[in-house]
Formats: sequence, C-alpha cells, structure tokens
Amino acid sequence: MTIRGNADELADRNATGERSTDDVALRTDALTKQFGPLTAIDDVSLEIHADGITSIIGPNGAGKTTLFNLLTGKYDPTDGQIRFRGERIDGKPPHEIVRDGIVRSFQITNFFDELTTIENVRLASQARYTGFKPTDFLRHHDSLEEPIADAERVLERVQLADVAQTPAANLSYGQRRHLEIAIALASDPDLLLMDEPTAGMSPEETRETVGLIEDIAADVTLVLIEHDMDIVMDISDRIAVLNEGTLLSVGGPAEIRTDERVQQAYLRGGGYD
Ligand SMILES: Nc1ncnc2c1ncn2[C@@H]1O[C@H](COP(=O)(O)OP(=O)(O)OP(=O)(O)O)[C@@H](O)[C@H]1O
Repeated sequence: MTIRGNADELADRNATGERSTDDVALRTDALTKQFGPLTAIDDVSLEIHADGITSIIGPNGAGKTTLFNLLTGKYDPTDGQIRFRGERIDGKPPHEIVRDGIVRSFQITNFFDELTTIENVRLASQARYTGFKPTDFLRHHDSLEEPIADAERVLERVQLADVAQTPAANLSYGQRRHLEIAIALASDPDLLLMDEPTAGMSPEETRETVGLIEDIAADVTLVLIEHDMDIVMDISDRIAVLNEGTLLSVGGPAEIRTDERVQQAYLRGGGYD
C-alpha cells in the first residue's frame, strides 16, 4: 500500500473491494503472556478486521498495553500465536513487524526537538526506503526526493503542512501528538496501533484528532487503546473488552454498551484512567 491522502483515491480503493468488511487483518489464537506468576494476557483469541476501527478497552491493568506490546514484537508470547494477513508474526523482532506493515503510534515519540516538523517525518519515511543502517544517511541528496515528497503528503494529511518548517520543539501539544501520528504514517502502515491518541487534548484538539483518525481509517486498519468512552462509542466499528487479561466481549458499540459483563468489570475494576 502506498501513502495516499486523496479522498477520490480512497474511494476507488474501497470501490475495488480490496478490503471487504469480513477481511481479517490480524488474529491472535490463544495468546498468552505471563510475567512471573501474573498472567497479563490470558488465552486471548481475537480477530481484527481490516476495515474500520477496533478499540481495545478494559479497566486499569486489564492487559491492553501488554496486548499492543505482543502485537508489535516488544514482548514474545508465553503461548499462542499471532497472524498478520495469514502469516505468523509472533516471535519476530519489532523492526520486521514494522516492515510487515504493523506500526505503533506512541504517546511519547522520540522525535528530534531541534529538527523541523518535516525533517522528523522525512527521517521516518527515509528509513522505509533506505533501511536503518547509519551509513544510509550519507547517501546522495537525490535519494531523499521520495521521502521528502512522502513527508509533505503525510503532513498535509495530519494538518501540519503550515508548520512543516517549524522546529518540533515549538509545536503545541496537539501538534506534537499529530506529529507522532505523522511519523507512524511515514512508515506506510497497513495496520496502525494508537495508544490513547486524544489523551490530554483540549476539546477542540480532540475533535480535530477524531476527524483525523476517521480519515486515516479509510485506508489503514486502526486499533486504538482509548479510555474516553464517548470517543470509543462514537468512533469504533468494533470494541474488544479485556478484563484481567481475558477477552470479555467483542462487538459493536451498541452491544458493548449494554453488555452486563462489561458493566460489571468496570464497576469491579473501579473505572479507567
Ligand atoms: N513488563 C512487565 N512486567 C511485569 N508485569 C507487567 C509488565 N507489563 C505489564 N505488567 C502487568 O500486567 C498487567 C496488565 O498491564 P497492562 O499495562 O497491559 O494493562 P493496561 O490494560 O494497559 O492498563 P492501563 O489502562 O492502566 O494502562 C498489570 O498487572 C501490569 O502490572
């Protein structure tokens, strides 16, 4: 898949039926992660559909972050399997999983404050063309043309084009969060994992970011960890509820909202952040 920001192209892509609603992008089978005596993810079998937005919710300590860490290769499963587009990815190192198309947008990204917005995105895009070897950065300037063009497209998409030449240090909080998303998009993901994308944002920034997330979901499979239930119910096509490491329920917003087991779990768990 290539980076695209054009609505017509996105519509074409959907019209060709490249992804149907039943396509499973990623699945876990009996996925389990233990930390000593604690089972943080317990026998979780979950399908993430290629289309739309899946939110992972659950009370504090339910295992949401651990699940992300398993999907990105940060942790190896204790047991079980993970398949992305049918291929086993469990046990692969994180950089191979990124190359396969699964990218995570971090809450705190290690971008370079002294570099401009576009330079930060260009570096992320460049890695896709040249790899991660230090000597890659010594290549002739010509080889930067595609990464720069990609970075410009991505910045347009995340509404940061007008601050492309601004040092990252001078961006507002909301702009920095969008830069994190831009850096993730620069890797041209097929599946993007987003960890609390609106945390700490003003209502205005939240509205903009929700719009951006919906735009990205038109051509990237999105999986969110989100604590704000209004956003979860509004934005999600499917919701997977974790509780004490187990998968409690999966369904659409209407089903999850009225699921008694989910309500019980939140009451027992004392709510969320
Ligand atoms: N590296 C680790 N070593 C030991 N225990 C861990 C580790 N990572 C997570 N845990 C434990 O696993 C359980 C699940 O934690 P996790 O962070 O995945 O939950 P979460 O649903 O993301 O919670 P929160 O909403 O509070 O971020 C918790 O009991 C946590 O203490």
